[in-house]
Amino acid sequence: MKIAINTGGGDAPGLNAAIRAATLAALKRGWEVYGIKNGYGSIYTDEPFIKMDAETVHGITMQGGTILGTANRGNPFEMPHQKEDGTWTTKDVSDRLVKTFKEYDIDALIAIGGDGSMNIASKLIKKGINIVGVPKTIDNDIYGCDVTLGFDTAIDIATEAIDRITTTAESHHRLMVVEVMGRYAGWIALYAGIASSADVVLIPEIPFSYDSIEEKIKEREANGRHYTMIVVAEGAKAQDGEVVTKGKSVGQQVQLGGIADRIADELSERTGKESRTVVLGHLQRGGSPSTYDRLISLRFGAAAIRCVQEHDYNKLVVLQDNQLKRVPITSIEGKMKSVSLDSDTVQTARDIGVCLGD
Ligand SMILES: Nc1ncnc2c1ncn2[C@@H]1O[C@H](COP(=O)(O)OP(=O)(O)OP(=O)(O)O)[C@@H](O)[C@H]1O
Ligand SMILES: O=P(O)(O)OC[C@H]1O[C@](O)(CO)[C@@H](O)[C@@H]1O
Ligand SMILES: [Mg+2]
Repeated sequence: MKIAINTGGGDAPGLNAAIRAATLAALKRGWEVYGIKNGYGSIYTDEPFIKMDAETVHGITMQGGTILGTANRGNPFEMPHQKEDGTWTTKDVSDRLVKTFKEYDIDALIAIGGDGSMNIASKLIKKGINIVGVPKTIDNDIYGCDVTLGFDTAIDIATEAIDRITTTAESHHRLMVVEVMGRYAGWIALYAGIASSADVVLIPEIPFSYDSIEEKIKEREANGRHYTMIVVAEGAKAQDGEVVTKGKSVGQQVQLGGIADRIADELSERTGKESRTVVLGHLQRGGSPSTYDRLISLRFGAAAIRCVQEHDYNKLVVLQDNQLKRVPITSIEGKMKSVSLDSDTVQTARDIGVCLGD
C-alpha cells in the first residue's frame, strides 16, 4: 500500500502531530508513505512526492507549522495562472494531479485541511482519487465535527492575549478592541472572549448594533468600570454594514481584516473615550500545539490510517460527542459549522452579562 499525505489551507498547531501519527501508523502496517509539499504544490514539480520515514517525523509532535508546508492559494481546480499579457486568471489543473497520482501508484491520500481543502477533496474523489480527510483549522468551522485540530491552541493564545490587554485597558481607562480570526464563524471570539471575561463579543453569526455596544460601555462607566474590552471576530459585521476586507488575489479567498479599527473609531466618537486596537492575527496560528491539540491530532492521524486499512475511503475522520467517527467528505461539501445561537455557551455569555452586540 502506498499513501500520500498533504496539508492545505492556513496552517494550524497540531498539523505535525497528525502527520507523525499517520506516518507511523502507516509504516507500522508496512506501507510506503509519501509527503506532498506545499498543499498540492509539489505535484507539478520534478519531485511530486517525498518519501517519509520514522526519521522524517521524529520529534515533531510539539512543533508548530507543518513540515510539509501548506498553501491557501493553489486549489487545483482554480490554479492561479499568469496570461501572456501579464494579467492573472485561474485554470483547472486537476487532471494533471490525477495523472501524477496514477503514475506513482498512490493508493490513497490523507488530506489534512479545512473546509476549502475538503471541497477540493470532494471534487478529487469524483475524479477517482481515494481520500481520507483530517479536519484542521483554528476557525473550528468544519461541518459535522465538534472540534478541529488547532482550535484549542488558538483559543488558549487568544485568551492569554485578551487577559494581558485587559490589565492595560483598565489602567488607562480605555476601550480596547481585540480582533481575532474567524472568517465566517465566531468560535474563537466567543470561546476566548468568554474565558477572558471580555465585556463585548462580536461574532459573524450576530450582526451587531453600535447602539447596543455604546449602551454597554455607558452602563459600565455608570458602575465605575472605566474601561471596556471588546473582542471581535474578523468576519463580524455591523447590522447595516459589510464584512471589512483588505482585498483579494486571483485564486485566493478574500483577505479579511480591519473591523477592529472601524469599531474603535465609531465608539470613541460616540463615547468620547480613548480607544486602541490589537489584531492578534497569525499569533493564533503559530507555535507549539496545546496538549489537547497534540492528542486530538495524533488521534485523527492514526484514525485516518485505520480508515485506509479498511478501504473506507472518501471519509473525514471527526470528533462527535467525544467519539471518533467518520462522515462522507462529499456530504459536507459547501457546508459550514456556525456557532449555534441557542447553544449553552451563547446562553452562558448572555447570563453573565456579555454584550453580543444585538
Ligand atoms: N492542499 C491545498 N493546496 C492548495 N490550496 C489549498 C489546499 N487546501 C486548501 N487550499 C485553498 O486554501 C484556502 C483555505 O483552505 P481551508 O479552508 O482548507 O483552510 P482553513 O484552515 O480554513 O484556512 P484558511 O481558510 O483561512 O486559509 C481555500 O481557498 C482552498 O482552496
Ligand atoms: O493570512 P492567511 O494565511 O492567508 O489566512 C488568514 C485566514 O486563515 C485563518 O486563520 C484560518 O482559516 C482565518 O481565520 C483567516 O481569515
Ligand atoms: Mg477555511
